[in-house]
Parts: sequence; structure tokens; C-alpha cells
Amino acid sequence: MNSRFALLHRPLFVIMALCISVTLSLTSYLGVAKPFSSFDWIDVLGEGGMTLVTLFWLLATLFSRLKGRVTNLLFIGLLAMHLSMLLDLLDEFWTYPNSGWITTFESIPATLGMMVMSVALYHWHHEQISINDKLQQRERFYRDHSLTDFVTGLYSAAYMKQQLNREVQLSEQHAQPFSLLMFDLKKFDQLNNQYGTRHADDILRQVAECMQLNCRPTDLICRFASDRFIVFLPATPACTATVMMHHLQCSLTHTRFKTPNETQLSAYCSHVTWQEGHTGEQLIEQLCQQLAVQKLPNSVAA
Ligand SMILES: Nc1nc2c(ncn2[C@@H]2O[C@H](COP(=O)(O)OP(=O)(O)OP(=O)(O)O)[C@@H](O)[C@H]2O)c(=O)[nH]1
Repeated sequence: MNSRFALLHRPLFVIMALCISVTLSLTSYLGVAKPFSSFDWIDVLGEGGMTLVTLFWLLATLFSRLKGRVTNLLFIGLLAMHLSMLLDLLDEFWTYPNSGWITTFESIPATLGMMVMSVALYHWHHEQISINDKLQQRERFYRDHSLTDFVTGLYSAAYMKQQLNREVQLSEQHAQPFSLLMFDLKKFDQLNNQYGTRHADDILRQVAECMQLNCRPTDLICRFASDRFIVFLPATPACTATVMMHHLQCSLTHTRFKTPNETQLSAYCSHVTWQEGHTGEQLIEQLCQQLAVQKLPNSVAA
């Protein structure tokens, strides 16, 4: 509930107060008080409870909804039900010798109120569908433009490319080399077929964790494509990059990944170190070419 919403509904609060005051005044003006001994306390309790609950629903609606058609319909329906309950409660305390129509009338607002409420709920349902649609569109927008990979939580390829281009510019100014590693899991397709996508996704997540554990805090790991990862090693010369690549490759090979059976993985890997004049795309192209060579049937790595 939000008190700021209530400020939007000042006219509805006035209407509610007016209707309740008129009902109370009318019944006390037309009615004759019943003797205390004839009060039926069980009825008072039951009808009083319903009167309070409908009043609470009314207030909750005004404190939690914005202005609009659904709010107005809910207000009308709930107010009519509340007035019916109030009249029902009041005739526990008053009799109406010359105005029996009040007792006849008391159940009509409830019926009308319920009909209006039904219409309000129908429109509320449609309102909710359209809100959900908008939320889904927004969620898709953020997911599409997200900088992280949905499955592994690693950085996305788009983010890596952004960082790479920035780093190429910086390196050109400061002539400081950086390196990139690329890993491609071997026969991941078979794991997908053997264990199904859910378990294969789990493996990708565990691979991501394994790489994070074995990289330095300054390194940036991204999931480049399906079972392909890139590690960006800032301020790292070629010799250190080679050591890091073998270290990561060994870590992947020696880890037992949790699946229905424990699975061991191996990966093709390549590395490249920035040299003056190279663009980010060229570096990635070189990494991919090295992997393609390893995948050739006659290659040792294959
Ligand atoms: N579970 C899961 N599988 C994916 C995802 N993205 C791509 N894949 C699957 O990953 C597999 C990659 O297949 P390939 O590129 O042939 O790789 P591979 O089987 O490892 O082949 P080699 O690299 O030559 O050993 C395909 O079966 C894709 O459907 C994903 O997000 N989750």
C-alpha cells in the first residue's frame, strides 16, 4: 500500500465518507432504537465483521491502485457492498416502524455491488495481461542487451568485443601488450545428446566456475559462442599467456564435472598476443583460425 496513491483518490474518499454519513444519519433519523436486551450479539459480530472487512477492502483499493477505470469499478462495487453490510448491521440496533423499505432495500446494493465487482475483475484481468506483456517485453530487451551470458553468468561476447576494442586503443597509446586465450570444449555435442540440454548447461556452468577459479582477478572471461570461451589477459605478454593457457587446459582436463556420471572434458585452445596495428576482430579471427587448424582430422590436437 502506498499513501501517495490515496492522494490521487481524494474525490472517492469524499464520496465514501458522504455515503456512509448519509446511511448512518438516515437510519438513526428514521429508526427507533431497539432495547439493549434484544440485541442479537452473534448477528452483530458476524455483520459487524463483514462491514469492517468491506471497509478494509475499500481502503486497501484506494491505497494501492492508481486512478483508472478498474479502480473506479472496484470502488463502486465495494462501496455498494459495504453500504449493504452497514445497513444490515444497523438493523440490529434500530427498527424502522414507518420505513420498512430500508430493510427491503438493504440487500439490493450488495447484489449490484457484486455485479459491478465482476465487471471490475474482468477488466482487472485484462489490465494484468497487458502489464505482464509489457514486463516481458522489457525483460527481453534487457536480456538481449545484457552484458552477461544467460547460462554461465560469464560476460557475453558483445561485452568482450567492446572491452577488446577499448583495450586495443589503450594499447596503441601505451604500447602495452595484452593477450587472449580461446577454449573450445571437445565433443560437447555428444554430451548434449548423452545427458540432455539441462545437464549440458550445468557442465557449461561448471566449466565457467573452473575457469574463474584458475584465472587472475584482473582477467576477463566470456562465453564467446556455444561451447567456446575467451579469456582476456590484460598487460600479459605471450610467454605468460602460454603458461596460463596450459594451466587452464590442465585444470579443465583434471576436473571431474558433475553429471549423472562424472564427466571429464578436454578442450582445444589457442592464444594470441596483441601487436601494433592489430584490431580486435583480427585477434579473434586468429584465435578461431588456430582452433580450426587443431580440429582438422590429421591434426595432433584433434
Ligand atoms: N546445453 C547447451 N548446448 C548448447 C548451447 N549452445 C550451443 N549448444 C550446443 O553445443 C554443441 C556444439 O557443437 P559443436 O560446435 O559441434 O561442438 P563439439 O561437439 O564440441 O565439436 P568439436 O568442438 O569439434 O569437438 C551443439 O550441439 C549445440 O547445440 C547451450 O547454451 N546449452
